[in-house]
Amino acid sequence: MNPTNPRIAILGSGNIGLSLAKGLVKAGMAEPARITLTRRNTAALAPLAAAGYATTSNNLGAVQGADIVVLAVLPQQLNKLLDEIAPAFQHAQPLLISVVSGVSCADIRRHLQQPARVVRAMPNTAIAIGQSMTCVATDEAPEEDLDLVERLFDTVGVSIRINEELMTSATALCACGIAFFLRAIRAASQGGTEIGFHAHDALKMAAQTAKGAADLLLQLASHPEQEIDKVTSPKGCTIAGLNEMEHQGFSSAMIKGIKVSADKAGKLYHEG
Ligand SMILES: NC(=O)C1=CN([C@@H]2O[C@H](COP(=O)(O)OP(=O)(O)OC[C@H]3O[C@@H](n4cnc5c(N)ncnc54)[C@H](OP(=O)(O)O)[C@@H]3O)[C@@H](O)[C@H]2O)C=CC1
Ligand SMILES: O=C(O)[C@@H]1CCC=N1
Repeated sequence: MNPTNPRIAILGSGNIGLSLAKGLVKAGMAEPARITLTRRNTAALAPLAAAGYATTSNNLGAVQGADIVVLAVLPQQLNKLLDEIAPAFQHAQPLLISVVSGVSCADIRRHLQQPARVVRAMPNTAIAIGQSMTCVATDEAPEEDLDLVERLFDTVGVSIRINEELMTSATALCACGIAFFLRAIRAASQGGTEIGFHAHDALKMAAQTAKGAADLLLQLASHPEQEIDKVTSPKGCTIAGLNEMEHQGFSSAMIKGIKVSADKAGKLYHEG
């Protein structure tokens, strides 16, 4: 494999598969021509083909030419896909990166009936703009594979290694988390409209405020409550609003939602 310019096959080019492809190209990690995108409905990939990506519905063919194979179908679609590509592993050992929620490295090897090198990665859709939080894990892939996957995802955001048993938790907190924070921003913008701003202004103001809040934590390595204390003037309007939100269950709703999400992520493969 050429480590600086590997041939990559993304099997299952839906929301996250395409976000990954675009992020890798944007980061200069791969040229479109080195990335093969697969899905059954290839007509939906026509704009990507026009942009220079290789597109096909032939998963086995895509794997046969690849150094790195990304599994990016739904958990319920994975076994059929693995059946299709299993023959390729009799002749070659491409690195398998699975972003599929709730499916372990061992599950994948068991279904392939091959001793494949499998690393799991849990990115989020911000990968398309190089801002993913990606968790990576494996059970028995060699250190150099894990290293390579980390370096790959570091080019499209921030990555951390975690124990594989925490991957469903990572799914809820980081992958689903994009939706949770987006809904929070949307709700803030709706509040903004109710107090006087046009919707497009309210959304821009809410999004930039959320970005500033996240950057306070990331850039200052600060704690949320430390930063909250700086905003809440005594007898002021921030503490009044914040306490009302807490009376209505704000933190509790987020915590409970994340727990339900993690529980569901763990059941997707086996329960469908
Ligand atoms: N969306 C997200 O933010 C994240 C998702 N994930 C995980 O990534 C996986 C994909 O999720 P998501 O992108 O949301 O789902 P999508 O439904 O958007 O993408 C799945 C894609 O797989 C294609 N597909 C299905 N079967 C096959 C097959 N046999 N061969 C080739 N392609 C196939 C589908 O297209 P077609 O029907 O045309 O074949 C579809 O485009 C899931 O396992 C999810 O848990 C992980 C992190 C974040
Ligand atoms: O909703 C889902 O099941 C997938 C997994 C993480 C993000 N999207």
